Amino acid sequence: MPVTPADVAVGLDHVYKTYGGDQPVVALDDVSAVFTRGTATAVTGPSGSGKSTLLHCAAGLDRPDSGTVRIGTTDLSSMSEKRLTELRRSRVGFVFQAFNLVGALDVEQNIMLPSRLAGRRPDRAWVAEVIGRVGLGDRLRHRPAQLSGGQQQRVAIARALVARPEVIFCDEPTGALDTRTAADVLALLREAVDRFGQTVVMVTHDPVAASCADRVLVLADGRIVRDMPQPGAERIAEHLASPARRPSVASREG
Ligand SMILES: Nc1ncnc2c1ncn2[C@@H]1O[C@H](COP(=O)(O)OP(=O)(O)OP(=O)(O)O)[C@@H](O)[C@H]1O
Repeated sequence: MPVTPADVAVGLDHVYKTYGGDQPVVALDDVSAVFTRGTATAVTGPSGSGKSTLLHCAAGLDRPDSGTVRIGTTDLSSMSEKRLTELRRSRVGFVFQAFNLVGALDVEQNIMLPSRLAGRRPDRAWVAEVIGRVGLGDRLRHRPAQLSGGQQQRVAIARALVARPEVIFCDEPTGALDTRTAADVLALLREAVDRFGQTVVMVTHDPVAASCADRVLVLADGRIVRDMPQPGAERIAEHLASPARRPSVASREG
């Protein structure tokens, strides 16, 4: 079925990004991709292939050198920093290890912050369910500095789920978690997609996490070299293990 503009949650069109210096590095080399509403996409590939750069450009945290990025029908290219900040606050959620929780606020206040800033009152039952599912019920009065890395990650996930933004961008969402908590977190992200029609874009090295997505994009040298609908974890692991077998142009697989 053709994708209509209304189906587009995030769209990248011919995006280039080079990091400067004497020997410039091309981090994104003509990347075009559409992330449709109500789907989860995993972006994977070897270290240095451009995954984080893609995520940062798609989320409006970084600007491409050329090409366009849209969230829904909003073109980010010409937006001022102020409007970009507003857009990120109101329409986008982040689960980034380096995306800071607010140190002066406790866990519950951090989780509720985006909704408060947007003037929304989230459904109490859903808040309680999210807090329970990420296993933070006994940590609500703790400050981020009193939590482990994995617990901080779970606060970030709860924060993104409670506010129900259109798009949730995740950078290694299961990276700091034990297997069981990782499975819970992936189930929650899946629910955000299936129950609430949110869109998830997640960068991950973990084939198991990637296999929970509807679609897996593989990057190599700043280009999308594979576009695979629902591959199993084994196939994803194969592609990660043998990037040398990649074709020169992206192939869409059925
Ligand atoms: N701020 C920067 N300055 C210079 N080069 C950068 C910068 N950020 C990224 N790069 C380079 O751009 C390329 C893509 O980096 P990026 O972080 O997007 O890759 P990645 O696939 O996310 O890697 P990893 O899996 O190791 O996190 C790499 O060669 C990296 O060294």
